[in-house]
Amino acid sequence: MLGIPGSNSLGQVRLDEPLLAQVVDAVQRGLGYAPFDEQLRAASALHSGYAVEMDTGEGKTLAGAMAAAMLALEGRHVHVLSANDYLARRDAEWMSAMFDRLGQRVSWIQQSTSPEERRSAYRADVVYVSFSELGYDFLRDQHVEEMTDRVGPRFDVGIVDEADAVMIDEGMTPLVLAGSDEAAVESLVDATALIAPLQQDVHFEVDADRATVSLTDAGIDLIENRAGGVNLFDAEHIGLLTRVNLALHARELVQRDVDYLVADDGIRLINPARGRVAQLQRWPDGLQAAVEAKEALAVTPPGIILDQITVQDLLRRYQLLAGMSGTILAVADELQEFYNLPSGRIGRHRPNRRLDLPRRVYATGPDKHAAITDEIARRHAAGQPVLIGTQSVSESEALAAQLPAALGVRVLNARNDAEEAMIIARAGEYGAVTISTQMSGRGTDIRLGGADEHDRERVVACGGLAVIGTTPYPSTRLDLQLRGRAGRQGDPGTTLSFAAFDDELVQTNATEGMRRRMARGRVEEKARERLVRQAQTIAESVRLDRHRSTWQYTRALSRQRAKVLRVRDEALAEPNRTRRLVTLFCLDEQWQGHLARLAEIRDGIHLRRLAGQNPVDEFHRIALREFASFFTSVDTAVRERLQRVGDGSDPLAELGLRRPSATWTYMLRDDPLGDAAGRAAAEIHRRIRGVWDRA
Ligand SMILES: Nc1ncnc2c1ncn2[C@@H]1O[C@H](COP(=O)(O)OP(=O)(O)OP(=O)(O)O)[C@@H](O)[C@H]1O
Repeated sequence: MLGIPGSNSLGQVRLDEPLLAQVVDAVQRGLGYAPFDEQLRAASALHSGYAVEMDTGEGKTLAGAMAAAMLALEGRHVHVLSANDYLARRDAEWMSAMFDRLGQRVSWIQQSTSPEERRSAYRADVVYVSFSELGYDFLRDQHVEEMTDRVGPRFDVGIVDEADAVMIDEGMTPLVLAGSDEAAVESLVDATALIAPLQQDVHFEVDADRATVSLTDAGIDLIENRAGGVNLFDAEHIGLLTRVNLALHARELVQRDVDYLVADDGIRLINPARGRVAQLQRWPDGLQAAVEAKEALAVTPPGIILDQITVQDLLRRYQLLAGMSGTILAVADELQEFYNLPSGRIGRHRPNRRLDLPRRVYATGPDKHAAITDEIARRHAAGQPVLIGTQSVSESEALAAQLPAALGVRVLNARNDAEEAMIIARAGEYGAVTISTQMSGRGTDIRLGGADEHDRERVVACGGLAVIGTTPYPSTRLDLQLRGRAGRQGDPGTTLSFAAFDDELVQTNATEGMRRRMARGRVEEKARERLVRQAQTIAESVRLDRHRSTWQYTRALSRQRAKVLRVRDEALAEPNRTRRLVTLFCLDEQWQGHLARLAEIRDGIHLRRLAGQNPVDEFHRIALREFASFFTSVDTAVRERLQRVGDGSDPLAELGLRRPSATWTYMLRDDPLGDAAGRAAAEIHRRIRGVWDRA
């Protein structure tokens, strides 16, 4: 039994001595060192299906690999879900020395891995793959026309690295598989030109949460005049109204270098939870095109959603789920609620020598920035390496521009995982100043005195790494993750964090009462910290509320998908090719239509609240009703089409049907269009702030 003081529930976990002994032997022979006791406990807890909290640098990579090896010895098939492609490959290669000794095959998958290589990789005993690659493989597998085209990930055991980021921060962002529909190409360039003279607070208003933008009467008049005296609300101009709204949303609410980068003549989305470029992803339809038009780039055709799946839905397919991260306990309740995953903490191998200084809260941004630059310069002058965590790429770049060139500042700009890993690995060098967003370069060890620790003594004498958080993150857990980069494995280190009343987090989440106190000025130090903490707590409740509601909405869909997939699998096994292709086409077509209808219904559903109905119940009722005739409609379409088709080699072409010419994938933002769902979210926000004000 594991007797871990202060741990959550890990006391229940058994150490399977004979199994561990085999793996420990393979570690020693393969890697040349012995696992620490803490790693044995962590591996055992993962093997038993726990989410395990272990501080940064305590050796989670090895603990996860040992758990995978134990499970593979028992005949299980394991996926280790890495935070990104770079880490998937690095960890698989690093740990292969251990797996080899056990006669186990380990593989990894990256975005560039071909379908044949994926098929082979998924047959290994242990597969290292990022969550999104796995999700897209699953989605693409549901759309093949031949059984042999599947790459076939098997959902037996999933061990999730950075579990809180994947399961909680991204837990409500569905992965989407989309196809382009050339027929629907519609330029947003005109709408972008039409809105050029529009001014905020005269022609349009942006709400306090910056979730929605809406035209005023004056704005509508101006657009109607510029469009040649049309009525925007006539049925024939409703498309123009939509495009105008999209163009305005793209201009006012979607920010370059915060939400996206422009690179290689295209838009690269920044994943909001990670502050990183999201590969091969785009915003839903119109918004992508609107942002492209705003940046005067070539506008790509909008797409249709072929399928989508949430993180929860996908992870719940595993027979056994486990996870690890430096920050788990703060989300223990959510992991239990959404994933049935119990959590616990494993203590440090060596005592913590890190010094966490209290947060410094300033009345204004400029005061805060002056204090931050002073602090960086002072510590740099003393030779102490400094790592600064910002909110966004643009903040990183702005801060770097303010600092004297002599500091030799290195900026991680969310463009490339491998490059970032190289930069961050050097963040512990004597006098280094490194600026990064919160998630950038995570998973890479910061050793004092450089990657090879050649200068360790000198850096230890300066107090080790100093980590500075420039702005509070939307949860204390994210602040903790940043701090965790200092003081690894008993190293000395210091963390400092800053905030200002005009920080976006504080402004967005402040209640009326808080605003009044801040406006009065002269708030004493303790009270300032309380205000920031309160804003963070409110942001956390809002996120939890949204997570819960997203989960409730997607449940109906996930049950329906399971039914459709069963039928699709049967159709895929059909030997008669014409019947198979037509049936698959009709099933997929019906499913896409169903998804689109439900999305529309969901967008409007919050209005039911006004009619005194519970929107989630109402949504489920409608979803069931819409689905009732699903298979009958498919049957009818199949029968009708089979009657019309001959026995040529390409039945779909004969019927004038075409599968999407290209597919791509993206993660759906929570409320990307500031649409009805966004307004509903804003409502939740207001409600929660109200509760706080009354409390
Ligand atoms: N048992 C061990 N003996 C010696 N060194 C070890 C042991 N286990 C891990 N290490 C070393 O500790 C370092 C940190 O390991 P690792 O990167 O797995 O930490 P981590 O917990 O994943 O950190 P992060 O939270 O940054 O991802 C690595 O350089 C690794 O080689």
